[in-house]
Amino acid sequence: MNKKSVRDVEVSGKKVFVRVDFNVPLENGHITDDTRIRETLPTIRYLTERGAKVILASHLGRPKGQVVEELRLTPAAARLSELLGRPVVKADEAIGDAVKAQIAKLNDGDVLLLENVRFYEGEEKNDPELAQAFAELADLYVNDAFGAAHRAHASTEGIAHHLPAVSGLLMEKELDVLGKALHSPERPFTAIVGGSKVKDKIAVIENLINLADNLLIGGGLSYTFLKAQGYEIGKSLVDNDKLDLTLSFLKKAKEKGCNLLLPVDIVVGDAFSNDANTKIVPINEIPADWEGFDIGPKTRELYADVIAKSKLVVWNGPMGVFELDPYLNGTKAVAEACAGTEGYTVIGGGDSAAAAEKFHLADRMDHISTGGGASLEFMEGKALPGVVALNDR
Ligand SMILES: Nc1ncnc2c1ncn2[C@@H]1O[C@H](COP(=O)(O)OP(=O)(O)O)[C@@H](O)[C@H]1O
Ligand SMILES: O=C(OP(=O)(O)O)[C@H](O)COP(=O)(O)O
Repeated sequence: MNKKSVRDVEVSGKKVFVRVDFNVPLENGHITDDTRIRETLPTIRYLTERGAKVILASHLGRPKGQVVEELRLTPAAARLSELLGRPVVKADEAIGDAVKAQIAKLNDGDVLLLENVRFYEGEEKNDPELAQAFAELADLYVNDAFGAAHRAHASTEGIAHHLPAVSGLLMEKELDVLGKALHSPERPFTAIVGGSKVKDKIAVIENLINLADNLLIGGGLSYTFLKAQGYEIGKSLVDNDKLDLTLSFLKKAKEKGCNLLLPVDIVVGDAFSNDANTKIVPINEIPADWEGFDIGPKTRELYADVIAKSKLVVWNGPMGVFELDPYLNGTKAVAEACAGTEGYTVIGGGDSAAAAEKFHLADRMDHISTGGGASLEFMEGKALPGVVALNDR
């Protein structure tokens, strides 16, 4: 990576503002998945062990510039303290004199967590005054919030213009792994794209056609490809204004030598529910009054075979409605194939990461990104504002 990391700068005795992504799922005030907190421990420990005063900042949810009591970061501070085995001071604000006074009391190696930065209107607007107010709290800025790196906000981008700005260890790891996949992939390189809508995945499909040897398409977005080729898709999800676009993807894949595979059979159902009637049909026999909810067994085998022979696999988006029992087998088969392949497997966050967890296969993947939207934008080939703003090496 051509951006400086926390390893490239002196941190001892410094006040370090570390932007993390503690946007974790909460139920009744309890954190149901602390992965994002655990993944920042290497950076926090790196800093505390070297005698830095660590000032953590994060958003949680989308409070839209208002104080929302349920979106305070208090549970995250408690969880972090347990994980670190040391106290974490929790501030009730993210800027201002009271916070400055709390920071002044920190000893070298202490950790403080600021309040939710999205309680301030200026955060999402990338207000320079708010960025300046954050910068006044510290001597150095470290961005470890890969999950929010696609946002140009005051604490992810603006602040980097006011302080020396470097990446944290999680950010560095994410960019290294995803960057290697996109810039110097081991081949055969297989990309798997699923999920619900073509419109959300246009840019990533376009970019991956240029890069991957195999592109496996599944999930709700397959039906737009199938309809464009003239198949009856019944009541399946479709983006009717993207039919020509999907045909152009097929053409482009042929030109580029990318082996773009579509489902050959489908699990259709009569309802979006756990007790739906289902049947398996080849793609030319989808009944007009049924809906496609998953890839079928032949497709599972075909895709698993390609994955098994790959040196690098990047997966974004489920193969079917894996949240429902009748429609989870396609996603499960792809997750199992990813877990079993000798190749290096990268899961692009979001629902694919949730699926890997659901099937207890997460620890058999090589890298599960902490960013859904961020990893998608990265795979689309877009520059991430939170990374661009960091100091060059
Ligand atoms: N055939 C399908 N019909 C309708 N919805 C689908 C189908 N296949 C997958 N989905 C849904 O797509 C959703 C995930 O889509 P998306 O957000 O694009 O994925 P990701 O978060 O991995 O990028 C899942 O909730 C899943 O139920
Ligand atoms: O959870 C996040 O996004 P993700 O679910 O796409 O990974 C990030 O914390 C970004 O949050 P945002 O989409 O409210 O800016």
